[in-house]
Amino acid sequence: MSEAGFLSKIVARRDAPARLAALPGPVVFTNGVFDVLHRGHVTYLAQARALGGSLVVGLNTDASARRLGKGPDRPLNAEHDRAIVIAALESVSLVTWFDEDTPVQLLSELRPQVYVKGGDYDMRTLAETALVEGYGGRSLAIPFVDGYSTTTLVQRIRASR
Ligand SMILES: Nc1ncnc2c1ncn2[C@@H]1O[C@H](COP(=O)(O)OP(=O)(O)OP(=O)(O)O)[C@@H](O)[C@H]1O
Ligand SMILES: O=P(O)(O)O[C@@H]1O[C@H]([C@H](O)CO)[C@@H](O)[C@H](O)[C@@H]1O
Repeated sequence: MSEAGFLSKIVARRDAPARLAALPGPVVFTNGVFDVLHRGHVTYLAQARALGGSLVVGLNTDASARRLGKGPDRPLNAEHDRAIVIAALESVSLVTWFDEDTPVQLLSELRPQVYVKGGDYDMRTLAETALVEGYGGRSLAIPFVDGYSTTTLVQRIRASR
């Protein structure tokens, strides 16, 4: 796909419901920061996409990501740059952002059939799960790929300088 092709997967939040409605179902949704992409991310996104007909990714805005406390200089990549990298993946159908601390409000606007996170989350404890199961959707975790995280990658790069 040309750059112009994958850039069209990136949509403003207000336009996301209409774009999602045109995607093949069932629609799978996940969210996160995806600051520095790694093998764990791409494996997880491919498995998430395989659960349905389309995969929508909700990215934390920079302001939202900063509030997660991953580090004083995180995110290293700005929200538009993170969106472009995610949109370039074959597994991903649509990318948008959310500015809140959690994607719960965005999920209530999009109402995907399936909600997923990586195996570092206990899905039973998430407000996202309560919301999605409340309207008849499914919520599940994708197995964690051990040894891959942005934080450890950044630490290794810094230690090697
Ligand atoms: N190694 C991995 N295997 C499977 N899923 C993963 C892995 N790392 C992250 N994920 C999933 O990818 C999504 C985005 O995660 P996130 O951006 O927090 O990655 P991360 O590498 O853990 O970053 P950080 O170290 O900055 O917290 C989350 O849903 C998370 O569950
Ligand atoms: O990239 P992360 O840190 O895995 O993404 C976070 O996921 C949280 C999760 O959905 C539990 O609520 C979310 O609240 C947070 O805003 C990040 O997207």
